[in-house]
Parts: sequence; C-alpha cells; structure tokens
Amino acid sequence: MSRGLEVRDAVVRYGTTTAVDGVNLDVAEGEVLALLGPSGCGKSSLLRAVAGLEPLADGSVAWHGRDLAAVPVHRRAFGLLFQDGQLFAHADVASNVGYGLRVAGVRRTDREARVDELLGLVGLSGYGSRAVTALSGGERQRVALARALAPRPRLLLLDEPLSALDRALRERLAAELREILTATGTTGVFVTHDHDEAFAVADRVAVMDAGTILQVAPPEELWAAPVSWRVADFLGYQAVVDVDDERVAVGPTGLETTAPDVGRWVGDVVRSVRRRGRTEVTVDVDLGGGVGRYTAVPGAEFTDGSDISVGLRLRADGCAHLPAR
Ligand SMILES: Nc1ncnc2c1ncn2[C@@H]1O[C@H](COP(=O)(O)OP(=O)(O)OP(=O)(O)O)[C@@H](O)[C@H]1O
Repeated sequence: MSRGLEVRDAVVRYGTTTAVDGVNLDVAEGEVLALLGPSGCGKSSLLRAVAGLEPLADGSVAWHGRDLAAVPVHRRAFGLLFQDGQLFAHADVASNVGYGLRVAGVRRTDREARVDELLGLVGLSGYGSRAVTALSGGERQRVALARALAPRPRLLLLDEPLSALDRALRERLAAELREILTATGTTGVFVTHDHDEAFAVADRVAVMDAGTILQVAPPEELWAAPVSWRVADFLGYQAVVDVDDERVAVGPTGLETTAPDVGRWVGDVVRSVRRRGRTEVTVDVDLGGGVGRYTAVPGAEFTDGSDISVGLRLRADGCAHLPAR
C-alpha cells in the first residue's frame, strides 16, 4: 500500500473550544480507517478538516506527500458522505448518482454506463428512474454512497453514514459497505460512535477521545490489547479488575459462572436470557469497585433461575491485560 493521507499535529478550534488537539494519523491508499469515539470527541471536526471544510489552527493535512492547505474542498478530489445522504429531492436516482460526473463534464453515454455500474454495486439495479422521495432510508443511503463513489474519489470521507438507520439494517449495510469499499479499492475514513460498526467496516480503528487519538490498530489487535481502560471501555469491555497485581479488562464473555464456593467473586443472578442461541446470565456482583451489573457466560453447572447465588471466575479468552498504570 502506498502513501495516502497524512495528518500531522492537526488542531481544530472553535473560539476557545479545542475540538481536535494535535492529531497524527496515516491512512494508506486502499485502506479503510474508522474514527471511533463518543459524541463530542472531535471526530467530525477532524474529518471536516481533512475535507477542507474546517480550517486547521495548527498542523497539516497532506495527500501523497503534498500539503493540502492551499487546495480548496472541491479540488481535493475527496468524496463526502454524511448521516443524512443529502440527496437532491427533486431529482431521480440516476440524476443523483450522476451528479458529480455531470459537474466533471463526463459524456452522457459514459455517465449512464457508470451510473448503472454503481447502482449495481450498491444493489439498486433498475432504480435509476425512481424518485428519491419514494425510497426507504437504507436505499437512500445506498444512492448517496453510489453518488459519492461515482467520480472515483481518491479518498472517501464518511461521517456516521449509517446512524440514521435501524440496528438490523445498520449491521447489514456496514458489512456491505466494507465489501463495496474493498471491491472498488476505495481509501476511506469512516466516523462512528459504534464499535461494532467500526470493527465491521475498517481495516484499522483509531479510538478518539477529547480531541486526541488514544490508539490505532486493526480490530483484532485493538480488541486483544487495548492500551488503557478508556479504550477498552469504548470497545465494549464491561469492567476492569485487579487480579494478582495485574489490571484485567473483562469483555462481554469474560466472566463465567461457577458454584458459589469456587469462584473468585460471589454474585446474585438477576436473570438469564437466551440470545442468538447462547445463554447470557446477568449478575449483580462486586468485582472490586462496588456492586455493579454484569454479563456472564453460564458455567457447566449453571441452572436457570433468578435470586440464586453464583460464583464468578474470569475466562481468559474473554479478557485482556491492560498495561500497568
Ligand atoms: N461549529 C462549531 N462551533 C463551535 N463548537 C463546535 C462546532 N462544531 C463542533 N464544536 C464542538 O467541538 C467539539 C467536537 O465536536 P465534533 O462534532 O467534532 O465531535 P464528534 O465526535 O463528531 O461528535 P458527534 O458524534 O456528536 O458529532 C464539541 O465540543 C463540539 O461542541
């Protein structure tokens, strides 16, 4: 993979608010990177600065080693896709998808061929003459994606493109989005506050908090070795515990029930439910920081019921060691 986007010491300010506080980030050509973090951490501001929509107070953004400070938004050849696809409501699907090509002066026949190709890619073959107002939310975002991809942007910037959709559709579209970006070799930066979505879409995930990047790594590596509890927390780990002078982050499957006299901790079962073919036990237990509510995997001797005491132990493959503080 060759050199693509390079962000160096980027700072974005709004008056006295520092939204992006010295970020360094590289995205190789052909790579998809997710920016993951809570609301207000500066993800959108960073994305907008890369697009050229927000000025940098300090630092630089470069593509292929060329500084973009003097290059206006429309000359960066970057594509943009937002939460609400911002389609032209008065135009049909094909006109929307072909918009960037028309602006670029692409001939009509070439344009039509490219629009058809893209509609096929996003699973909307034959939808060209439909009114965009007659589409579902998911279909609309597919049209917006086709429109953003049509001019073959050298970098596609996606700001929470799926967050207006319901959960099931979001999961499906996240997987499809990855396939489409990979199939087209598109370099992408994908902003999301949803860790599952980040993992489903990206080659690498950058975890962001309070204007800075805490860790950048491929999903499996991030999951296996978060550098801090803050990162683990964003990824969906449910607790941090001290065990034999080590700090351990406990994942959603990091606890297992045992007989009460065997486990490291003793807790009370609140309920147990079957989810996706496996049982999930909810327990109230003090893991060291006061009583909290956690999820555990049932051990061999677990029997259904509530208001029963169980022991709890850690499951190594559902936990991660955190570096010493
Ligand atoms: N136009 C603006 N004027 C003033 N402050 C702003 C502006 N845009 C963003 N901010 C502030 O900058 C900080 C970062 O906002 P930003 O939108 O980049 O975060 P985010 O991580 O994308 O959040 P969200 O997921 O809620 O969109 C926040 O404190 C926000 O209130």
